[in-house]
Amino acid sequence: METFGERLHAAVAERGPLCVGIDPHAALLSRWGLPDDVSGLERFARTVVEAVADRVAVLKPQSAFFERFGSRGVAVLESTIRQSKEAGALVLLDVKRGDIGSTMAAYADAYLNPASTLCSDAITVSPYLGVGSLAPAFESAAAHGGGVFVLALTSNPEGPAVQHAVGAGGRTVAQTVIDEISQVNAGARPLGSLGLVVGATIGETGHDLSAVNGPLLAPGLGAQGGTPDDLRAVFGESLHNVLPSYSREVLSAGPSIADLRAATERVLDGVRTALG
Ligand SMILES: O=c1ccn([C@@H]2O[C@H](COP(=O)(O)O)[C@@H](O)[C@H]2O)c(=O)[nH]1
Repeated sequence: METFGERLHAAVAERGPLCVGIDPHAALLSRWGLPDDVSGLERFARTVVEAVADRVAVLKPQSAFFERFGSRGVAVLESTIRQSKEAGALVLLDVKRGDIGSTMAAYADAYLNPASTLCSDAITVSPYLGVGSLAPAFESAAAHGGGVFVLALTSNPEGPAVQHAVGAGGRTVAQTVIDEISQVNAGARPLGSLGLVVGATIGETGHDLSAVNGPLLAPGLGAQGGTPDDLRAVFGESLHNVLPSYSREVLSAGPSIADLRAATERVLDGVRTALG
């Protein structure tokens, strides 16, 4: 069985280092001339998939924007995941789960077990109940060839108050997360299946990402103010493992398929230049 790290490495080599987020904000539905209901959600997600799923390495549906429509929204999420995979994109479900023991195992079953209709190639998780509490997700990912992206240094301005806090050993909370994930990924080739989320907006923070040996998802580009030129300061020598992620910057070009594709090309050109 191919690991997520292997599949991601191959997808980026073939399609380029880009993740496009599917974030059906109410404001975007309105901008696209769609109603803020399940039919608008369905049309929006289907259009994004049709426009870019056959050309980007990774699509990242934001679960919250589907869940807000209840079970019918989750049904649209299921179709979006399936259609994205059929078109050849890897699906990173941005669901930011985090819990303990059997509850975390149930989340892992929901999102990483192929028996589930929500099964994705990878998910995002929050480590703030302790990285060890995420073990069921890591085990499920290993068993099924999936990936897990752990929040480390997030793109929002509230993040540093928690993530830069220094613990008893003199390391920041974020560095502890980074180091624990690095240990699990050690030795994996070409890339480990555990990734980290590190925002493109955070600047140079002094955190050491050099041993991660896994993908570094970089949200915060475009609408949140981050630019491809910011990536070098944030990631330094780890630039080669960065997976830049754009949502609104691309989505606001819709609903025209041609315009969505052009926006995707434009941001991909920008990040290719920055990543070298
Ligand atoms: O630190 C983080 C972690 C996740 N996100 C998510 O990424 C997208 C960003 O959307 P944009 O429209 O490109 O700003 C969104 O789904 C966030 O929940 C993040 O922004 N920062």
